[in-house]
Amino acid sequence: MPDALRAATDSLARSSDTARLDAELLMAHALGLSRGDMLMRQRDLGVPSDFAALIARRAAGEPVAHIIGTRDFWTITLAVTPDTLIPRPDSETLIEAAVDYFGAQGPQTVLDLGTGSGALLLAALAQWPQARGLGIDASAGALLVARGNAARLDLDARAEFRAGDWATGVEGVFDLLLINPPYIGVDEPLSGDVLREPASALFAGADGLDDYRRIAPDLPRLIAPGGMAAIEIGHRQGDSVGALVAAQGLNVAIRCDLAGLDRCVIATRT
Ligand SMILES: C[S@@+](CC[C@H](N)C(=O)[O-])C[C@H]1O[C@@H](n2cnc3c(N)ncnc32)[C@H](O)[C@@H]1O
Repeated sequence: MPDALRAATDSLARSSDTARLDAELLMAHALGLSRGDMLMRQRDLGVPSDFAALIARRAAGEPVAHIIGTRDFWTITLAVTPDTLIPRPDSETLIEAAVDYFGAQGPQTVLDLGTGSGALLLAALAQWPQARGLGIDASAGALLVARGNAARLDLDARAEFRAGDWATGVEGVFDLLLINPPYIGVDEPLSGDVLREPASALFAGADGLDDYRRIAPDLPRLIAPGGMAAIEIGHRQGDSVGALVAAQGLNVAIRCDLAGLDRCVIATRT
């Protein structure tokens, strides 16, 4: 089996930046094991018959998360489909920011705008057992996936998912807002897995800022006193999104991801 993993890694290296990890995840999936168990037992295990077919799908450009149907995010595992963005490690920056801000006590109420698979809301509810939350998305397909994830994670009693256009019609205030809107400019060149993801989760006008412009005016009425909003940004958007949010009379700070790139605008009330 180590030889099969090596050969699969070599064949994926031409098309994937994460060839070794891809091969390991697909091998673990074919064996019905966690990646950790597969790696520990690899010398004793045979190569499953469908492994080559899985590697061929990956080599043809299908994302690993679509092949195996799941993606790990923060402390949870989420189902994902072509209707949802595949949750990114970069987006965990928003949860880290909330953990730093609220500590163990956590928020009571959470609003996730553009919830997709439910990744951000469900990660927050898994983190803080007393919290309840609302996830909004314009995509009916994504909402189906999010509701399924909430049920599988046994978080559905505390999570509501609703179809909507950003915060239109959302009433009340929330301790924590988690917002990861589309932020890619329509002419930006893209390659790799992202080409298999829904355009409605990715693109936001010529400069990638259209959805921030729509969301920002609602922030002051949605953030509870003492609360905060964590808004994901592209790494060159800190100044422009920060200015949009500051123009609403909110305090603004920028938080970086693990690569040291601007990744999140933090908004709090003055
Ligand atoms: C970048 S994805 C984020 C998904 C998820 N929150 C995550 O971090 O993995 C953006 C999401 O916003 C949703 N969206 C796009 N336009 C929207 C709108 N006008 N109102 C609500 N959601 C919208 C998309 O369907 C997509 O699920």
